[in-house]
Amino acid sequence: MAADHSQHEVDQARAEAAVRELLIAIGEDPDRDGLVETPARVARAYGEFFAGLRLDAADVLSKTFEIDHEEMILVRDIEVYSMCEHHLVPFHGVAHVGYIPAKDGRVTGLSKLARLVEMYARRPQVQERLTTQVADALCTHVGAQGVIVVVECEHLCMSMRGIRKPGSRTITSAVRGQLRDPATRAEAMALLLGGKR
Ligand SMILES: Nc1nc2c(ncn2[C@@H]2O[C@H](COP(=O)(O)OP(=O)(O)OP(=O)(O)O)[C@@H](O)[C@H]2O)c(=O)[nH]1
Ligand SMILES: [Zn+2]
Repeated sequence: MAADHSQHEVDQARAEAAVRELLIAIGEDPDRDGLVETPARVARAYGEFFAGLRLDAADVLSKTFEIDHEEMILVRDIEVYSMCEHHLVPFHGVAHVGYIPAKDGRVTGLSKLARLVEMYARRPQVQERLTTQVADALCTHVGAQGVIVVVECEHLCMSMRGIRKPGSRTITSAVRGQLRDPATRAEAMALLLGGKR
């Protein structure tokens, strides 16, 4: 069963105790000078890395504006820092988010697209889920008639350990509604890649 994180702040004391145990497990001395404050620092950092567990898409997207725009809106190169849920090491890169507003022409603020990416990135994640969650939230909470989300990241679990292939990038996409139409999708991809390649 999925944990309910909605009311749950990071348990600092528990996180600190766990980090102390990890340091002992790797053969370190958690009481040596340089490490004395490390459990508390890591616990605070984890609070930041996973702050998205305590946020909700409905809140991020609660405000819309009536600007009567029914064409595509696309924000490109939103920086992504997330944590792979398999190894708890980072994956990072960029997200591109585009949508066609609801029929009534109401739009969300541009920054909210980046906030949405940030909210889902700051959770234990896999890149595929991050991508689909952003797309689905825009359909559900903004009533978008079409959505395209492309995420391109390097996973440190593939770079600094395991298969050790630094520089390899994983690209995932989620396409919804009118953007499934080949012509509209091609227009979105052209805007999205915007002369970069
Ligand atoms: N689909 C998907 N896989 C991911 C993501 N992040 C990491 N992984 C993969 O998760 C898999 C976990 O595989 P396991 O065999 O259980 O773990 P492992 O022995 O540490 O695997 P290796 O990384 O191959 O050494 C690895 O293939 C990772 O590359 C992601 O965002 N999406
Ligand atoms: Zn991983």
